[in-house]
Amino acid sequence: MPVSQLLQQPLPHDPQSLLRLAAHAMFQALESSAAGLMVLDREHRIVWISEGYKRFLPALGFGDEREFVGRLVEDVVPNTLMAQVIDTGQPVLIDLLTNKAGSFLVSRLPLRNETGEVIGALGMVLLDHPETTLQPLMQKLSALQQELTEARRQLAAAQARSRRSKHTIASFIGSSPAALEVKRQARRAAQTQSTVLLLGETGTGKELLAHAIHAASQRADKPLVSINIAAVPETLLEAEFFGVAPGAYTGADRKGRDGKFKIADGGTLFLDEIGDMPLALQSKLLRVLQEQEFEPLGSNQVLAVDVRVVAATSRDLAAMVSQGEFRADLYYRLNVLPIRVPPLRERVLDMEALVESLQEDIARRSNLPHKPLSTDGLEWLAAQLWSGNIRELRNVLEQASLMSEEAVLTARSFAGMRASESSWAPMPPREDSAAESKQPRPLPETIERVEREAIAHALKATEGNRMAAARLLQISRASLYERLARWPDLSV
Ligand SMILES: Nc1ncnc2c1ncn2[C@@H]1O[C@H](COP(=O)(O)OP(=O)(O)OP(=O)(O)O)[C@@H](O)[C@H]1O
Repeated sequence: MPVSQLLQQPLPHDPQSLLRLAAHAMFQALESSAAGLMVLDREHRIVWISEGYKRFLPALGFGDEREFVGRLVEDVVPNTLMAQVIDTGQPVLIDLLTNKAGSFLVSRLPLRNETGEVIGALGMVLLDHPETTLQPLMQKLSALQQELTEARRQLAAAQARSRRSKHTIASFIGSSPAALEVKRQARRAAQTQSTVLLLGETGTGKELLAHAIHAASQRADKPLVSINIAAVPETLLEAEFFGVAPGAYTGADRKGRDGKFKIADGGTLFLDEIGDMPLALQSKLLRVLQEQEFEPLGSNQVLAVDVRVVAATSRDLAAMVSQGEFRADLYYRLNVLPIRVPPLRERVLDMEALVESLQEDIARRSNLPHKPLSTDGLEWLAAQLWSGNIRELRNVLEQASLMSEEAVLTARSFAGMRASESSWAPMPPREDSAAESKQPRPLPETIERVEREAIAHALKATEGNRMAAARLLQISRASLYERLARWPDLSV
């Protein structure tokens, strides 16, 4: 019945009849003003199109209604979401559909039988050429789309830049026999696909070498992804490695996210501080190394990846294996191509070249003039033990360039700046310890004193950096934190 006739009757009072009246009115209004309608069955097949819809057929590539009706909607209307509406039973009240026939403002409703089961769908083209009718809105949308495309492009470029290797093998400065041997091994490792294990004290250049090996490998144009295992809280490590499947968690991870293995696919994954890997995760890592596949958290789908792993540690992994702190099978799997990175004190011959290169870098970054080094300055530097290695050398040079008023750096410029071995010199005896030392003290008390002293030394040598101090002491971060909680005076 036409709406005009319906409205001549008094308005019904019960909600059911009111709703029916509204629905009727709405459909009639849509039918007369919509540019086209289509009805689909449960199998996504087009069963009927309105007169208005027929004029879109040529643009969709059809000359005749008979060729169009009966076809699956996804085969004949590009980008349509009609099939999804039938499959999910969820309407899409307003949407913009763009395909080869143009842009359309559309509405899609599921059709249900009396028991509520979806038996098809109704598609309405509310407006064609909305770019003219809805011009201000369309302009805004297209400006936003352009901005989004540009932002995505910039993000991808920035990610690619940050994942590109920062160093090459030539950046590893030094021509001493020890340095040349490291570079030879790094070049050889770069040519293989095997796992590489970089072993060396803190600050010896392990990270630099990991970048260099990636840059010299066939994977150079693929990502280099780094993860510092000691810096990630234990509870988050698994997700960091393997990612989280969508819907596995609520909150920020609801949409899921990729793990470092997935991001590094095709490239190299640098696992720094591998010795800090929790035992529970070690077996999972072993599986990825062996099978090159893993399951993201909360998913039972196996993802295959092609990732070369370069791992590094300053800890004695073999000793950790014998103490049951590191899995033997993982150790052997990682130890395929071990490269020992020598400490600075074993390659004093490189001191001059290193100082030269570090000073250039310091001058460039700080905009300070490059201060040459006198012979006695070089001798002073060469005589130090450098437990913080090249990182510590760099800090000392940086400090001296900033503090010294002279144009040349001499031994005097470094005076007062204690290189690490000075901090490692035995602590002066405590005032009361002379008397104490004559009397044997209970063992727990003595152990506690030695531990406190060692921790105090390590914190001093690393300028309070707890992670580095734990490494120097060859204990885990957790045991260092536990002791600092027991002796809070050491934290200051
Ligand atoms: N042979 C080298 N030539 C030039 N610079 C070097 C060399 N080795 C190390 N460096 C520089 O010293 C600093 C420390 O190096 P890097 O971070 O690679 O050491 P690391 O062994 O990974 O340390 P950690 O174990 O503490 O993480 C960096 O600034 C690095 O560029």
